[in-house]
Amino acid sequence: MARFIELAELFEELEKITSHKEIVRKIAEFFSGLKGDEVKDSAYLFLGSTGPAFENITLGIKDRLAVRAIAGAYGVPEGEVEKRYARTGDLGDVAFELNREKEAFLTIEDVFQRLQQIKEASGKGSQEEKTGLLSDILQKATSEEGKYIVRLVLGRLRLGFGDQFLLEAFSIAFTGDKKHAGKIKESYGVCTDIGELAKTLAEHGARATGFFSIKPGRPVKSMLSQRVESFEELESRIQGKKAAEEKYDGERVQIHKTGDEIKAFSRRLENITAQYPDVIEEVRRSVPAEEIVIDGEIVAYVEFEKDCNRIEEFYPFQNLMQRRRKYEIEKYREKCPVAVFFFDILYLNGESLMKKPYPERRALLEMNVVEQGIVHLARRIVTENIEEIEDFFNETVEKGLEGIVVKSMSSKSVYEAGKRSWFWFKWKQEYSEGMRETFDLVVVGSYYGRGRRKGSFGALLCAVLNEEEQRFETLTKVGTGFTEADAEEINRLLSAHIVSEAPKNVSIKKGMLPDIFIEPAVVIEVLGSEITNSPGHTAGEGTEETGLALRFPRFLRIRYDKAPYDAMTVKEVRDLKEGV
Ligand SMILES: Nc1ncnc2c1ncn2[C@@H]1O[C@H](COP(=O)(O)OP(=O)(O)OP(=O)(O)O)[C@@H](O)[C@H]1O
Repeated sequence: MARFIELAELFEELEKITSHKEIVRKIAEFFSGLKGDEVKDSAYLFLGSTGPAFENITLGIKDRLAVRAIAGAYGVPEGEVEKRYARTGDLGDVAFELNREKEAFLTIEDVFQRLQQIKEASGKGSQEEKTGLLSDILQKATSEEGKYIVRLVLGRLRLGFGDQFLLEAFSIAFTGDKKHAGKIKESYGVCTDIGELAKTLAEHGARATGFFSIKPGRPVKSMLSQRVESFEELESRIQGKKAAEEKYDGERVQIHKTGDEIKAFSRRLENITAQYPDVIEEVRRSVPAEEIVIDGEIVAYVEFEKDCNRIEEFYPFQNLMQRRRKYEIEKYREKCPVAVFFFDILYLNGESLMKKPYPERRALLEMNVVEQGIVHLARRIVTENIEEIEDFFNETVEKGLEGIVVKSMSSKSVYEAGKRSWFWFKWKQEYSEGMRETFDLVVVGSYYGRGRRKGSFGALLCAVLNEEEQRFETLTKVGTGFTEADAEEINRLLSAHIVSEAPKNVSIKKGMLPDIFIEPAVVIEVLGSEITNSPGHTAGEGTEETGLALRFPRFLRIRYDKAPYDAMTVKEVRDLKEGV
């Protein structure tokens, strides 16, 4: 049985290492020594979690309870813990300081099970129970162990790397060769439970990459689209017959139905069932299949009759974000009515449909979804004629939609989970009008505001993802376009991610250092006009190339639906600059 101290010491070591290769090698070495459930549990722990993203993984311990637990464990007043917390800014470090020397004996299983117990304590008296459970394990833990137990409990492990490093390490640990990393990453698109993925790979080696299949209750990563610059390009990308579908600007949703149970998952794989009771009720009426997984978009939408005409109105994405709440769901259900437009089917009664071509999937979708109430199918035309697609696009934009998604009808057009696929192309109004580009960027720092903006941020330092290095590199400073409400919401979101120095996976030039460092967590959409070379930023910087910078950026909206690793990549910025 592996001891937890080995994991804690490795975490400590990894915090100091910056080399991608070295981090992966160390993780691989660790996983090769694990057996049975330890593999699964450690995979979650490395991502600072106790289970897959699509399950409820919050432990329900905030700072206040952790302070109480630490004080109880080490027999000091809560005021003392708070004083030290104010100085170090990290309750894990406080636990480390207050602990006394002891022998390490906890196993990974001991700690994992205790975290589960903390998570599961619910109802009356659960706060005391959670505090007691944490306090008790801290008493048994060594200083290093205590530090990481506290960080794990608070969801602040912050090792400075994401799941991609772990997948690369699995390739070395479980198949003996890094060459299977690509296949493992593909498998992760289908089996999004990292623990289950790790365990299966540990048991079966490289062969396991052929084992994974979609199953109801476990969301797959969404298939994404490429963009085209012109209708001519569209013609060359998809020859012959193609389908043009309306592109709805809302929240991506994957609905999983097994018997009476219906769950909705977001593009980030979070369970969003509770936010959309209206969608769930309508799906129950309109989708009779026993077991089914369908993919679509929820939009803020109303439909009504006027002078015997059916009028439909689509509202901007921002309206829909009012539905992102834990409380007052019924009130906002009235305030912000929605509809769902389904465009794909991935699973039906025991059979995965992901390898079937799109025309077959669409036919099955039509057979299994009854359009009624707020349940719709994505409207589309199927044609070989590019002028017809142009007309369809114009009608779509006229209706207030942002554009179309053109889909291949070829026999190879499978559902590619987690990929920006060459079977789907988006064409938006803003491209056709030569409007400026939009960029989804990760906030990595903020600068103090002055004058009217005093007390808030003056500008945000934003970065793109360097995919090879899995590192965030700065591209621009965004200081305009924020309403007061935007600024307030951004301050609220960022406050949970303030760190004392630049995280290891963020690269910032000395002259660009922000007043406050933010760990990569919040993605914003920014309108920008020109990409230039700039020695001030690190995006795409190499030994021979200067960094890239985005000029005249303007904030558009928060991308709640995107995780930092879904942000725009350096390559995408470079392609835009070079007009590829
Ligand atoms: N008919 C449709 N078919 C496929 N995707 C659609 C459709 N209508 C709306 N969408 C949405 O459009 C997105 C496709 O755009 P893309 O994959 O580039 O995502 P993105 O990076 O979020 O870009 P965007 O900012 O354009 O939404 C899908 O993720 C989906 O949520």
